[in-house]
Amino acid sequence: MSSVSSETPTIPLSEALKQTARVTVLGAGAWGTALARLALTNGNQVQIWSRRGPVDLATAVANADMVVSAISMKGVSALAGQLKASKLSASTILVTATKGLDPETTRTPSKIFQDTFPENPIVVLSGPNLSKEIDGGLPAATVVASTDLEASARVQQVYSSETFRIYTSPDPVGAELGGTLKNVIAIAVGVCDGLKLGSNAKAGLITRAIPEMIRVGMHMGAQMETFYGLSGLGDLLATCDGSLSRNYRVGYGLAQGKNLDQILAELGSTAEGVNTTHVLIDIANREGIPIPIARQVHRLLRGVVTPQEAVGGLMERELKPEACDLQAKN
Ligand SMILES: NC(=O)C1=CN([C@@H]2O[C@H](COP(=O)(O)OP(=O)(O)OC[C@H]3O[C@@H](n4cnc5c(N)ncnc54)[C@H](O)[C@@H]3O)[C@@H](O)[C@H]2O)C=CC1
Ligand SMILES: O=C(CO)COP(=O)(O)O
Repeated sequence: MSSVSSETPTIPLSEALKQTARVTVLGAGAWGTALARLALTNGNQVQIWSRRGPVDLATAVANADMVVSAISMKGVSALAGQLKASKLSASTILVTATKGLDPETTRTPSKIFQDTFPENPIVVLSGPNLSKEIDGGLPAATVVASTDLEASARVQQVYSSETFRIYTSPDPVGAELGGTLKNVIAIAVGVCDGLKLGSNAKAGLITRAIPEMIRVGMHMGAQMETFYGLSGLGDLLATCDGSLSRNYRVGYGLAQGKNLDQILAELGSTAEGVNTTHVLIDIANREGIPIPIARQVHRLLRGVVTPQEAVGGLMERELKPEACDLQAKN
């Protein structure tokens, strides 16, 4: 387990507030707009690019010290290709804030950026960050994770403020997967609340989700302890808390008997957990990873079971000890 030592660099917030950068945010949706506003409030020079906006991508990123990608998963792979064509400087830090998995390749966004830009520092930003609360100026904490410690420290300094507290981590895969996998669990918890199954059931579901997330994470190269931090447990708690989460609302709607297309149309914005569930099942089938909660969410999303049958499917499995092998195979 990596721990904070006396060697870990720290910096007073007042010093961090003096550090500014030229930041380009890609994506003008809920999260991109919130991240652009946070950077602007800190005195950075900020540009926001959107695929339907007036500025072309190459111009938007030309002089950026930092490019922050906050678009939906479905656009990440194509965007990385477009960025490559825009001849990004090798010193530009690429920050990814998307929480999803690529349906074609099962890669995470940071892996896509790393494969496309092997020379650039890649940083994952992930944590319990419901954009509506951040837009309302409420305090929040998050994680910036990278194997390039200098780059994550730079992002920490540029984004930290009195209302946005940022921790660094050396585990980008773990930070990214925490934020991604919790969306699947948020759908399950939305179902649990929609069916009014009570606090015991909800606590049981959230707690049992943690070893499930860790099993997937460890197969994909993440560190176990990251899942007990802000980007894992922290984001799980925020997203499973209620209606500010779109993924939770998907589950809640399904429990009320609405169909998925209707729910997604009503949401009008991205609920990544739906796509993530499908990709996760592909990964689990390929690697033999037991993911019982995600499997029931998958069956429910495909209309193979009713919400009540999904609950039964979880409760009626074979009996086992609580502490089970986190690297178990099916
Ligand atoms: N809203 C939130 O509270 C948070 C969202 N996230 C994550 O951030 C990502 C974006 O979420 P939101 O901004 O909330 O969604 P949104 O639905 O509000 O916006 C999505 C954005 O992605 C852009 N986009 C979609 N496909 C694209 C493509 N092919 N090329 C370029 N741009 C494309 C859209 O134009 C839009 O600007 C998701 O992965 C989400 O899980 C992460 C933390 C908090
Ligand atoms: O990731 C989020 C909060 O950290 C946003 O959750 P939803 O995408 O479910 O709204």
